[in-house]
Amino acid sequence: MLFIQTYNSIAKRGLAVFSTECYKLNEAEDPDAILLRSYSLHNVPISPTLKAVARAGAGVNNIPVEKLSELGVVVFNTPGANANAVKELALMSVIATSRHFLEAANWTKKLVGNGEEISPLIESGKKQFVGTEIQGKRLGVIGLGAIGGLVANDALALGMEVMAYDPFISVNIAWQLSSEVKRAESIEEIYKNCDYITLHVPLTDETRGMLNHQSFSLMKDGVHILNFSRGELVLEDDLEAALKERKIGKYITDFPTNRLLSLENTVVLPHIGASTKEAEENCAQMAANVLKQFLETGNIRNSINFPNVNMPYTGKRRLTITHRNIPNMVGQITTHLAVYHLNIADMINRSKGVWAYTMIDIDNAISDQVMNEVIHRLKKISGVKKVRFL
Ligand SMILES: NC(=O)c1ccc[n+]([C@@H]2O[C@H](COP(=O)([O-])OP(=O)(O)OC[C@H]3O[C@@H](n4cnc5c(N)ncnc54)[C@H](O)[C@@H]3O)[C@@H](O)[C@H]2O)c1
Ligand SMILES: O=C(O)CC[C@@H](O)C(=O)O
Repeated sequence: MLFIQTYNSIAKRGLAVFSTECYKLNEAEDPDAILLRSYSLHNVPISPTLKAVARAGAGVNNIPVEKLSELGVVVFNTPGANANAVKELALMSVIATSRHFLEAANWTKKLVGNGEEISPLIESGKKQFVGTEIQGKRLGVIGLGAIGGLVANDALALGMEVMAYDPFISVNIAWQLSSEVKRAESIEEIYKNCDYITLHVPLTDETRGMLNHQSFSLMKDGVHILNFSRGELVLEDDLEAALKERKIGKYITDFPTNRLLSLENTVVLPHIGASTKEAEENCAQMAANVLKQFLETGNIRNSINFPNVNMPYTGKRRLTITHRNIPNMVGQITTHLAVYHLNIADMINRSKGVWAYTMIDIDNAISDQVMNEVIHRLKKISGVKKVRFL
């Protein structure tokens, strides 16, 4: 029996992946795996039974990835599964804020009760909502991943000029990107030249506070900034000052804070970038599937801390080991197997940064006692984190 702990509201289609007698959801204090969305795991005690965490979504700043890696716990996310939802909301916001959509709709509602007068009232009042068209304006996309790539391509289709900055762009996204997207050599090029700037980078130690007084000072007057990534990418003190002096025309974000809610020229949404039926189902299903595959076969797909590994599962006894990426690990592991005359049928060893993963299929029948002894020995190897027999 495997125990899965879920946090947040996970779409039924994802939970259904675990609807077999091998799994129990939310019934154990010491789960084998966690499936979550934005819930913060930073202060949650980690049980020694925990083998994997799957984030139904893209951002993993709510997960203590380093701490989990040290414990040999594999962390997954769902690349691209909610990208279309965020793209649609971001592009909608570019148009909506340029046309004073919210203000105009709210003003019109207040005309209720004016009967025949409504028509003349709107014709005289609409001059306060004269907007700008986005066609021909320049959008700066910072971060050309799953979301940024879609935003860039579709903004072109809406008639915008697009300039983008991503020093770590993946080959996959580069292939999908229109050749009309202008490559910015530096982030300052985006700041200086764009009418709209949209952030699509993860929150990391490097990106935290990336928009601040210095970056605002380089921007065009009245620039619209969209932040559907994470609130902490923007320094709030500096943002408030830039909004007050009208340096920033509009700040549109999915990450409310008390201060932002009271500031003029902000549009603050309740973290709904990924809140579509389609995105919620995609994320939940993808996260649940990678978790199930890992728990049952040891194969890893879409992990952010351990390498992708795929070895056909034949049902033979399989040994999986998460460990540090250091020399002679495979040699040490196989030496211990040889003590018990265990014959290796197949084997894979891959690394990702400082972490590595080894899977070994064993030909022999193995008793529980031998399995326990092997696990005990392997865990004593310096750098070995978690050992499982499947
Ligand atoms: N509002 C929401 O509900 C919602 C939904 C999905 C994602 N997000 C946020 O959006 C972020 C991006 O999502 P994604 O699916 O596009 O992720 P992604 O991993 O596909 O793309 C992120 C991109 O940012 C780039 N990048 C990293 N550091 C950079 C830097 N300093 N400068 C420029 N580019 C940099 C990476 O190279 C990558 O291409 C997530 O990390 C998450 O925080 C929010
Ligand atoms: O789960 C959500 O609704 C938000 C997810 C989003 O922030 C993400 O990083 O993918």
